[in-house]
Amino acid sequence: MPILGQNQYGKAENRVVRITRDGATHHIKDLNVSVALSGDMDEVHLSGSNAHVLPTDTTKNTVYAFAKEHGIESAEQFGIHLARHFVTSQPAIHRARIRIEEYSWERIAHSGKGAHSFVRAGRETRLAQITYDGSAWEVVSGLKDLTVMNSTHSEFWGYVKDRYTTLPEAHDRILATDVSGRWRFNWTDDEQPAPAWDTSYEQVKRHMLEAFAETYSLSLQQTLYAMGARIIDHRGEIDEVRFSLPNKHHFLVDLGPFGLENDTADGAVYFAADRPYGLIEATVLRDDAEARIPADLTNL
Ligand SMILES: O=c1[nH]c(=O)c2[nH]c(=O)[nH]c2[nH]1
Repeated sequence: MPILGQNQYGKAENRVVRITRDGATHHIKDLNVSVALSGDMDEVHLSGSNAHVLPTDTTKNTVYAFAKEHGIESAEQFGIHLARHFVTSQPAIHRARIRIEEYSWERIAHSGKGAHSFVRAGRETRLAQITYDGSAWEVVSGLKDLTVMNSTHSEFWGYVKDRYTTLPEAHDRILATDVSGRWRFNWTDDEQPAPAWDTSYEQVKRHMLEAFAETYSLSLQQTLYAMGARIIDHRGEIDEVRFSLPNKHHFLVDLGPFGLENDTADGAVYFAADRPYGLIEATVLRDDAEARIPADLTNL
């Protein structure tokens, strides 16, 4: 008989919005929460008995009920609360993985009739993945779609040249990317105090942006390492960082046919290509830490 391999189930992409009121000033939490549970689930696959199955519909209801009853302090804290609930309340469920995307909203009006108008902040999406097996926690936070650009202080030269190489060496180029990053906390144990999730997120983002801005770049690979190393050096709660950085190429347009010189001096005109793009990916680890974030971040 064929063997049943790894399996998990739950409700994916529960969109939950919670509004808190502070007098006339409102606050929004806007999450996309995916639940994946695993445990003693052989029978439902093999014989069709649902005796161990907490319906995915119930996992959806739990997300909404927890948002109401317990609030959403941070994505990580909310995920921890849910994961603990599924693993400790259901004997057949041994592992819970909660993935959360968080969308941010900016206030339009601070005064007047009430601060209840918002515009979706078009910057990055915040990410969190919480995994619990009844004894150890793994929390990986992250972000995606954080678009950044350096308009100079980027070069790329001295690379291998073979018979197919046509790329001209660049001593002054644009460096642009959409940052997708994940970082793993070394907090695993309920007995230890959990990190301050929101502060940690803001500080990690600050360090990665400062490293991007301040690194005089000889390659996107070098910039990536500098971003990860800055986080590891400054944030003791984090042991591992992984980035996936598309190199959003900007090519100087050849305007020679029109009698126009176009170099990187003032007024340079570029073609912003959307594809293909170089894709630079790497993990930066604390000394002795284990690499646990998957190589392909689309799998996280
Ligand atoms: O920063 C870069 N790294 C590369 O590996 C590479 N390859 C390439 O064609 N352009 C670039 N830029």
